[in-house]
Amino acid sequence: MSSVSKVYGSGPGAVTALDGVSISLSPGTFTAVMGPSGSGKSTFLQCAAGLDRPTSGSVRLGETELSSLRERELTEVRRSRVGFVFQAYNLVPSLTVRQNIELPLLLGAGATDPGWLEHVVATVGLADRLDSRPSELSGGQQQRVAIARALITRPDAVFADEPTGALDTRTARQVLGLLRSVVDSTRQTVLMVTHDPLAASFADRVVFLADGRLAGALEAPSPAVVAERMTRLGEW
Ligand SMILES: Nc1ncnc2c1ncn2[C@@H]1O[C@H](COP(=O)(O)OP(=O)(O)OP(=O)(O)O)[C@@H](O)[C@H]1O
Repeated sequence: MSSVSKVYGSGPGAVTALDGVSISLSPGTFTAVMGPSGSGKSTFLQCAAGLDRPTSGSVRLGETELSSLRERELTEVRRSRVGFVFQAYNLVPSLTVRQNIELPLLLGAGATDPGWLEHVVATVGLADRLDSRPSELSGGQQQRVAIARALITRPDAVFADEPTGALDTRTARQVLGLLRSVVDSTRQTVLMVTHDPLAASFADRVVFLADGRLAGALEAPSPAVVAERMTRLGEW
């Protein structure tokens, strides 16, 4: 994205959530976004993913310039070219695990490729739970279903907003290890917003936001160095 700004509201009450952010994510890499509360992380993710339109600036996904797309085309991009993972798993309770994973395809993103489905299901370790309902699964398992659902369309990028926010430390590590292995084994591009230095350490790179602006980056981040940098950025 290039010179992206996002202003909510207008007049004296307007809030500048992003202020001229330029960044590019290399394909096949795992990037974490950190910053104090209100620094613009979620807004950044939503603009990068085409869930929200910036007030100014340009966002490109692969070769596609998102700002020039009509609403219908943008919906199509969201459906078939990006995957999402949220803190709340957002699974459909009445559907089985298999149906939840295939949901983007059922909603029109394309036909199921049985080989890819099998690969994704095996990667997230759910082959023996395909006929279960989400309520029969643990939180970590439910998040793994959500990750499989995000991968099923072979998206250009997966966007994750606090994907381990609702999980205990051990389960969180498993889910983060899964995201890491997905990046390594399928060259998937992942962008993850997190507050947690340990979660960020699974990424190749951490970018920091403060007051809607980029405030530095760390390559091959260790939890201790990330924590130290966050302390210097202010509150958590
Ligand atoms: N829909 C909205 N309408 C008005 N202001 C908004 C809206 N969404 C976000 N903001 C404001 O934009 C700024 C950035 O919000 P954002 O949610 O991107 O920050 P964040 O870094 O993700 O915060 P947190 O870590 O607390 O989730 C904040 O000041 C927030 O109040």
